[in-house]
Amino acid sequence: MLKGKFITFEGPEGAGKTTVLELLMVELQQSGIEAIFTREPGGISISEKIREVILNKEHTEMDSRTEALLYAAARRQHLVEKVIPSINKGKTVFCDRFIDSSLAYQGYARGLGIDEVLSINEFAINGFMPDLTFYFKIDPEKGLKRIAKSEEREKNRLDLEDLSFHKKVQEGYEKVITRFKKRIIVIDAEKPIEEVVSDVRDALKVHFEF
Ligand SMILES: Nc1ncnc2c1ncn2[C@@H]1O[C@H](COP(=O)(O)OP(=O)(O)OP(=O)(O)O)[C@@H](O)[C@H]1O
Ligand SMILES: Cc1cn([C@H]2C[C@H](O)[C@@H](COP(=O)(O)O)O2)c(=O)[nH]c1=O
Repeated sequence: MLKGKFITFEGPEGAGKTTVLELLMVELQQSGIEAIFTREPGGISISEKIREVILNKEHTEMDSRTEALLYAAARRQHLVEKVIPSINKGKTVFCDRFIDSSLAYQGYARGLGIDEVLSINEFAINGFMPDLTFYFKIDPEKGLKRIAKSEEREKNRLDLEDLSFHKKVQEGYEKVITRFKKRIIVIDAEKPIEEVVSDVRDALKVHFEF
């Protein structure tokens, strides 16, 4: 049953997570499935404020551990205020990024250590992990080119990191996928958008009846 599940979308910049989630959400709501779409960092007032602090282009002095702690704090508040109450009401929550982003970006690409970042996040999530995660696989350079072309998308502090950082994020995700292979489904995000949506829809049908 798809009811009351927690499903997360992960991947590098410009992989298409938000676009696919928006298209999927319309389909699910039309089929009468009670689903909500939210994002990290953000989704509720306090966490959106933390997002603004983390992603502000002027905050170049931000220490990596501070960054990791801010993501974890935003995650905690979003979970207790929005995600868990929605799931308890039987809604399915689709979240654009979650803990795996912290493991790949802060743990691996920033060099803090995947285990260390997992440990501070364990305190934040207190055992609450996704039922299923989609990893949108794309060459990071191609993803960055997509966001450079997008007129609506303003580049944030993390987008502005150099290509070597984004390549490390991808390597970090590969380690995370190996570690959590039962939970994470890899989607080829370089395909045309309709095919990506269809691949996600098919995988959801395999895992949950709806
Ligand atoms: N499969 C696709 N093929 C071509 N362009 C795509 C595809 N998916 C998304 N795009 C385009 O790429 C851009 C980035 O997409 P989107 O914002 O959905 O990515 P994202 O994974 O949410 O990125 P970020 O995590 O950086 O916010 C948008 O302009 C979108 O229209
Ligand atoms: C949750 C989370 C996110 N990030 C990074 C990944 C992106 O660069 C930004 C979020 O922007 P988006 O347009 O919403 O994808 O934040 C991170 O480094 N660590 C995290 O835990």
